[in-house]
Amino acid sequence: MSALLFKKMSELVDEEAKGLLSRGVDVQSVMPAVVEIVNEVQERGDRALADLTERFDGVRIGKVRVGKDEIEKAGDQVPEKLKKALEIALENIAAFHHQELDRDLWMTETSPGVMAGQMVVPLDSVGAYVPGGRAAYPSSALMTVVPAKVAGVERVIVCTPPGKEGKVNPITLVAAEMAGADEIYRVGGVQAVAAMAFGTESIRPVQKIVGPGNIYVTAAKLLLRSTVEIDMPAGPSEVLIIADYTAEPEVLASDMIAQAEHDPQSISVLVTDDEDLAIATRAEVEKQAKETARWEIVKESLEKAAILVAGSMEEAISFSNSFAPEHLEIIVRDPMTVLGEIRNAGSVFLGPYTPVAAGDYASGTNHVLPTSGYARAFSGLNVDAFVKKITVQKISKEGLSLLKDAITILAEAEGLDAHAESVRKRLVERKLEGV
Ligand SMILES: NC(=O)c1ccc[n+]([C@@H]2O[C@H](COP(=O)([O-])OP(=O)(O)OC[C@H]3O[C@@H](n4cnc5c(N)ncnc54)[C@H](O)[C@@H]3O)[C@@H](O)[C@H]2O)c1
Ligand SMILES: N[C@H](CO)Cc1c[nH]c[nH+]1
Ligand SMILES: [Zn+2]
Repeated sequence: MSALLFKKMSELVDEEAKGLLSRGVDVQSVMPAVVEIVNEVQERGDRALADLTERFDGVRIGKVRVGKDEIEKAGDQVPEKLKKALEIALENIAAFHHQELDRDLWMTETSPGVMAGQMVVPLDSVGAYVPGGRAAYPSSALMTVVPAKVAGVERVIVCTPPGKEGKVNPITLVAAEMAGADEIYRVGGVQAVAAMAFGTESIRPVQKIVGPGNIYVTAAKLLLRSTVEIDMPAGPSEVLIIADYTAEPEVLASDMIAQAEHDPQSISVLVTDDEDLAIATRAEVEKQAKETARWEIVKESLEKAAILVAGSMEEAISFSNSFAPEHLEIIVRDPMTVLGEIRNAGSVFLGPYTPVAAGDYASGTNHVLPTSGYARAFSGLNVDAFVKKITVQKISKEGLSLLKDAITILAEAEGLDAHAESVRKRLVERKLEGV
């Protein structure tokens, strides 16, 4: 069994603390390889997609776009029980994201006669990256396509890696179709992100790329940010658990392993003020890790994991805020009090009956979340990612008269006389058409 870090926080040496905060993941280290792939796609379009898919996914693809017949066939292959589970998840995700929607247009009177407001307009086109390397992620199809459609995006395309036979995982196809995807493409990794950004013969470019992926996908999104908007860096999954004596070691260990099974670069951290709980959880992690089906991935991921004993709950919370985890579980006697102290996290799970897996699949919140500390500045995927907010104003002659001095004085102070003049011209003795 690999050695996860087990320490009192007061004994953490600088290197260990820094390693934890950086997750030992360096996106820049894969950048040269990512740049090469991106250039290839930009230069050679569909032919590059076929060559790169052969190189990285081990399969030669013909048509990049998944046809109606393949989607229909997937519908026949997926058992009813699974379709029902997708439907339940979809309904909850849609309900949650509908709740997030802003009003279409609002106006407020900021000064007499001055109406200022904002209208919400969906983006025209969005590309959803749905991971499918080590495992297929039909749930990510729901998490990306549903909020885009709730926001009113007209063209939502999905890119996901093909399996060994060159076909897309049928459950992913069913989920994408159910969620309302307009086009589905069998291409993954950096090449998919580049194709959605620049376009190829088969794929028209999109205005924004959303969705999670491994370190290569995340690096590609960051690299192409000047060409296409992205949601956030949503890379290898992570969890930080703040727990006290009320928590069960067995449950804590299972949550740590659930995160570790995503990716060798995933990270799981437990911070507790109870040393006995820490010791018992370490033993449970070791026991459960050996029983997991994805042992190879879990083993590597646990090399980065940590169980830390804090001197107090305040110290645990402060570490969590510095770490800024993608998922934060708070399993303590009074989770709401701890929640009040949380400054940085992608999504928070309160109490012993709220596993991260609930948000991963079916409680309704979005599972596309910032990793690697990006939760310090980024939000998880939500309806706002799919809209623009356009400000609107309408001012009466009286309203403009009232604002005249403020505007002209400020304009002249900036040396922009024409700005001041554009106000004065309207207020000379003349009647302008319109209301
Ligand atoms: N943060 C989130 O919101 C969130 C949500 C769900 C999943 N995830 C993460 O998504 C990831 C899924 O990863 P995955 O690998 O299973 O699927 P993936 O679809 O992200 O990546 C697979 C692709 O990676 C590319 N690739 C693999 N090795 C490469 C190499 N050496 N050079 C260049 N490209 C290479 C290939 O093109 C392949 O198609 C996991 O890390 C998981 O934790 C994150
Ligand atoms: N934990 C992932 C977010 O980091 C989402 C997911 C999808 N399927 C299972 N889990
Ligand atoms: Zn997960």
